[in-house]
Amino acid sequence: MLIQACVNGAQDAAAHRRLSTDEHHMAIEAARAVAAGAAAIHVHPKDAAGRDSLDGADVARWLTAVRAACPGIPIGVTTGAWAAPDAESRTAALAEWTELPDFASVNWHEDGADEVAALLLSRGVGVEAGIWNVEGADAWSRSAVRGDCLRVLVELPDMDVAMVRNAAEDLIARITRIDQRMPILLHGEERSAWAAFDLAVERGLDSRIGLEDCLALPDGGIASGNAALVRAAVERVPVR
Ligand SMILES: C[C@H](N)CC(=O)CC(=O)O
Repeated sequence: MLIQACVNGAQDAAAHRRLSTDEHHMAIEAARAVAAGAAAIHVHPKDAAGRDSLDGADVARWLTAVRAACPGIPIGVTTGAWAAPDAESRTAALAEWTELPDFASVNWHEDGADEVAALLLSRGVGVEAGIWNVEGADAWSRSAVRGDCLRVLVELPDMDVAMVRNAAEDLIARITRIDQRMPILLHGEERSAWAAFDLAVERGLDSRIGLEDCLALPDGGIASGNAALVRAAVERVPVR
């Protein structure tokens, strides 16, 4: 089972003392997560104002820092539309990237997802298809580049724990009907994070955890940082 650490996300850096808009600080967090058992990193590069950024210089700065701290570990970044809302500006930014991530997530319900993914693939960057909802699954099912994706991310929003299984199973069934061989990484957010992680373990899927998705450990206490979240995740995977 792949455990990916999502070390910062679009979270406000004030939300936790281990979150920062500084790439060197987050690179240390990434290295700690790897030492705790994470085998891949998902990171959101930031601009000088601390906002998620797709700008080539910001992406290069962050990738260089995280790679130096985590040698040999695949590093992925976001392409979320909140960083560059129109599809043209997003593809224009990606075309200028000089330092390339190993993979990038593409949210398939967003305008221009096909174009963003095709550009990434043409540059040798792996594509994680972010499926948040039925609309995203339907759009991905029609995509010409669907079969070239590295994996699908089934991404549950914050929701009551009791709703997690049905919501996840519905999206997983849709993805599997479209392509039964596509690897799936299931994860949640806030209240759904640990329930989604446990369901991923049960289903033999990949998953992720980190300060992007939740600040709290399974017992509800605030985690000391990304490494503590990853350690808790590793402990929930039965040794086979
Ligand atoms: C739902 C996730 N917080 C969004 C995410 O992790 C994917 C991305 O960066 O585009």
